[in-house]
Parts: sequence; C-alpha cells; structure tokens
Amino acid sequence: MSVLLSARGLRIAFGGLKAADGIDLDVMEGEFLAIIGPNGAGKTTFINMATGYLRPQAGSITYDGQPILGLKPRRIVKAGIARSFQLPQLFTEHTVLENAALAIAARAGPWAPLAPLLQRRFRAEAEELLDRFGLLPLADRRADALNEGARKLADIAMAVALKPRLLLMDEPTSGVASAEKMAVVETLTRVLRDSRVTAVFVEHDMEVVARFADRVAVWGQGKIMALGPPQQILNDPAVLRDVIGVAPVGDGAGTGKEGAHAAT
Ligand SMILES: Nc1ncnc2c1ncn2[C@@H]1O[C@H](COP(=O)(O)OP(=O)(O)OP(=O)(O)O)[C@@H](O)[C@H]1O
Repeated sequence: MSVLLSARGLRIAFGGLKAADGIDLDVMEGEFLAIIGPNGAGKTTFINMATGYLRPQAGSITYDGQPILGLKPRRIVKAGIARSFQLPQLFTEHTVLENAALAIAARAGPWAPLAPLLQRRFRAEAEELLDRFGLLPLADRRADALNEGARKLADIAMAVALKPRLLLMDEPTSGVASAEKMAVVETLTRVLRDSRVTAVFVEHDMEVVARFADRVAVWGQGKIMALGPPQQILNDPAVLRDVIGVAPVGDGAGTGKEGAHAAT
C-alpha cells in the first residue's frame, strides 16, 4: 500500500491553545482510518488543514507526493480530496436529487451550477449516485424532510459526487439514531470501498470504529497519542481511560488485553 496523504510536523495554535502540536501522519491508499479523541483534541483542525480551510503555522502536507499546503479548498478538491462536515451542508429547500445534481454540476466547474440544475446528464448521474447510497426512493424528498441518517448519507453522496480519491469525514454518524447508525456506516463504507475511495473519519462511537476502521489514530491535545489497528488501540488502557472514559478491566493492572501504547 502506498502513502496517499502525508502530514509532517503540523502545528497551529489559537492564542495559547495548541490545536496541532506536531502532527505526523501517513494515510495509506485504500485504508479506512478512524480518528478518535476527546472534544477539543484537534481532530477537526486536522481535517481543516488537510482540506485547505486552515493553514498550519508549521509543517507540511503532501497528497500523492505533491505539496498541497496553501492551495485553496477548491484546488484541493480538484486534486482528489473531498470532505464532509459534522453538520450536513445540504441545500435544505431542494430535493435530494437536486442536491446530488448540484454537486455533480459543481465538479464540472465554478459556473456549472448556474446551468439548469436538472440537465439530463446531471440528472442521470445523480440518480445513479443516489441509487448507490440507497437514496433513490427519497430522490424527490426535500433535504430538510430527511431523517438524520439519510441526511448524512445524502451529504456524503455530494462529496462522493466530486469523485475524490480521499474523503475526510467529520463525525459521519453524529446525530444519527443508534438503531440506524450501523446501517448508515455499512452503506457508506460499501460505496466508498466499491469506488476505491480512501477514507479518514472522525468518530466517537467505538463500535463503529471497531467494525469499520482498518487503523485508528488517537488525538489528544493536538498530538497523536496512539496509532494502530482497532483491536490494539481499543484495548489500550490509556485510550480506555482518556478517550473512551472507562476504567480498564482490573484498572489496567495486567488484563492481558492491553495493546502496546504506540506513539507512532
Ligand atoms: N478557527 C479557530 N479559532 C479559534 N479556536 C479554534 C479554531 N478552530 C479550533 N479551535 C479550537 O481548537 C481546539 C481544537 O478544536 P477542534 O475542533 O479541532 O477539536 P475536535 O477534536 O474536533 O473536537 P470535537 O470532538 O468537539 O469536534 C478547540 O479548543 C477549539 O475551540
């Protein structure tokens, strides 16, 4: 597996608060990398830096071997990196189909959205995209009439419409009812794996992480505290205590389940 995104020495502080304090991370082509960590650890800040929304005060980021720091978000999308936000960015008064068509039109260039929204070629591609996400039955529903799971999927479908090689998702399951959460993640991982999209996602639900991540990076106070496969990281006593908020079985005094607390 080759490195698709590589961050080195990323630093940014807001006043005295270090939101990134020397972030080194390689995202491997094809993997699903989960980012976990407490509120305010700097997880969203990393996504903002990798997508051109924030410029770090130090460090570098390369994508497919090319430096991308300093590029505007639109250029970064064109290079192959898309993102979704914690709060879906849908046009709420438009239908799901119109939202998808708009994202497809946006891929064609900044002026394309001014073209008739439901031009036949946009419409056909939008229907095909919605079908992959299981959203075709909801195509004519207004975005503000969707439940949170469908809204999250529609929002991620808009990012996939940009045909990224790398998709960064900020809390794709936040706000989704627990009964539908797994189905939402199953759908989106199926679509992303079928399209060979590499994914980085911030996630607070450890069941989702355990089931869908290839690797887990643990953020804490602007640093990566641990990185490794879920079975190792989610049994790490320090992660259990500081991120998940449960005392390790036997209070960490040798459960036989602890993984190494890798700092790489
Ligand atoms: N543009 C900004 N201006 C000032 N402070 C900021 C800015 N962006 C982030 N911060 C601060 O940096 C810290 C890290 O924020 P960030 O949103 O990256 O955390 P997070 O790990 O994503 O948290 P959460 O899980 O709550 O979303 C927080 O204390 C936040 O208030």
